[in-house]
Amino acid sequence: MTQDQLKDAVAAAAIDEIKPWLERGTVLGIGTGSTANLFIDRLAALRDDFKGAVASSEASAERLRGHGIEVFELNSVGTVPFYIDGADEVNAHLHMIKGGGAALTREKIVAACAEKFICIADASKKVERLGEFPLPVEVIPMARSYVARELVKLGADPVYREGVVTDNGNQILDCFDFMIDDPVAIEARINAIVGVVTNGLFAARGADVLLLGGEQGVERLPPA
Ligand SMILES: O=C(CO)[C@H](O)[C@H](O)COP(=O)(O)O
Repeated sequence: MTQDQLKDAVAAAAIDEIKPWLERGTVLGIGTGSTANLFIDRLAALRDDFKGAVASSEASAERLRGHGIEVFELNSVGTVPFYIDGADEVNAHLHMIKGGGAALTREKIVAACAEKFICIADASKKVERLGEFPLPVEVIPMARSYVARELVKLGADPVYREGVVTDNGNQILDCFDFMIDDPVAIEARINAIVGVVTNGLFAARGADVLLLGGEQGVERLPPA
């Protein structure tokens, strides 16, 4: 199977996971990226069974609207029962690195307001230790050099993602060569640097369910 087929298999599994819980008033939290896009495309068939969605990026909001799914402001919704999103890396504790698509801050905000975070990923995303994928850090533009120097002190090799402006008007530093042994501690340590908006470690609030697509089918962690 191709990686896209594995991504579509987990998108389908996520639909099966949430479908029994959908009600007319349900507003879902929706992530960003190619796996989330496949989920959005499948969600379109159910659009009359729930109220709408909160999106973690302008791109996902546009795709949802394109399918006739109403998009709500998070402030008007409060909490969402499910947040469904992909990941760049995920470990056995369901800690993740996210933000390859530069949407990490809004993803973290919507995830924080979700009762259940369902991570959907193909098997290539599962790792023993987080950090081979460069960890994204969203920074206020005027703080970029300062934050980069502080990240070097933590052992990372930060590289400015040139030309990328986040939906919040900020910039991204990608931390290369950063092997992360204690994701909860590193997440908090980076977030404490002045000028950091947030970083792509989702460890303090990891996923609750991982749907992982491999050649043998979709594995659910924890098992149902
Ligand atoms: O965090 C993200 C975007 O900011 C994505 O979830 C992550 O990059 C995975 O993307 P894809 O589903 O395309 O592999």
